Amino acid sequence: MGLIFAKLWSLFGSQEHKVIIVGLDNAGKTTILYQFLMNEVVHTSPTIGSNVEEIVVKNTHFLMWDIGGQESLRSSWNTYYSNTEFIILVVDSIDRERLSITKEELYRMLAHEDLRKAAVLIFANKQDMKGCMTAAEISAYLTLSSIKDHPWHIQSCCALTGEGLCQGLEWMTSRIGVAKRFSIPKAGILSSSLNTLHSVR
Ligand SMILES: Nc1nc2c(ncn2[C@@H]2O[C@H](COP(=O)(O)OP(=O)(O)OP(=O)(O)O)[C@@H](O)[C@H]2O)c(=O)[nH]1
Ligand SMILES: [Mg+2]
Repeated sequence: MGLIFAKLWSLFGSQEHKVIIVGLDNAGKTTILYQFLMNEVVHTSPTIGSNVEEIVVKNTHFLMWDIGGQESLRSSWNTYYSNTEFIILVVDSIDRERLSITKEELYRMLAHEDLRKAAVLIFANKQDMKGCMTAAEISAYLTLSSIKDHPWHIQSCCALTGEGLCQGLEWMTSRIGVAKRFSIPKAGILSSSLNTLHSVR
């Protein structure tokens, strides 16, 4: 009886899904978290440790951990990994010099045992900045198409205006729908392939 109730409970989307928001310092993680929560731009200072907020999207509850991205803090990101369903990786699209560091951090995370079931949403943030990299350029540099064991999606956005953020959340909620329905969704050019989505379930 208890098991049936638990299954029904999860089917109706009342459980909480753990999300970690990671990326280098100054990428815009905290700005994104509070855009999700309040629909406005807050004044931020570099995060020491983390911020955590519950975000509800169409009856789906996400517990989002925004983790400080400074170099000295990155070695402790792994203390947040257990039970994570989604990684949101925020990239500062103007910061070409440090994209290689983001790439290293991404692949280190994907290799971590505690994140083996996690789906990855990459936000190509700061699209309002002149000369910024496009989502397609970032996708190519990060060789996202080589990722076969995690569902992933890249979304361009601007945390200051909120543009692109809803689309990212929609992808996340659609992934939860996929897991529940056990069906294969359509994959876009900037998402992991059908094969990938199929093989990770
Ligand atoms: N132009 C522009 N600036 C942005 C955007 N998103 C965030 N910022 C700015 O970037 C700076 C850093 O933003 P934060 O959200 O504090 O960055 P963070 O990733 O949380 O940084 P850490 O906490 O140090 O890891 C702030 O001045 C933000 O206002 C954006 O889309 N466009
Ligand atoms: Mg922060």
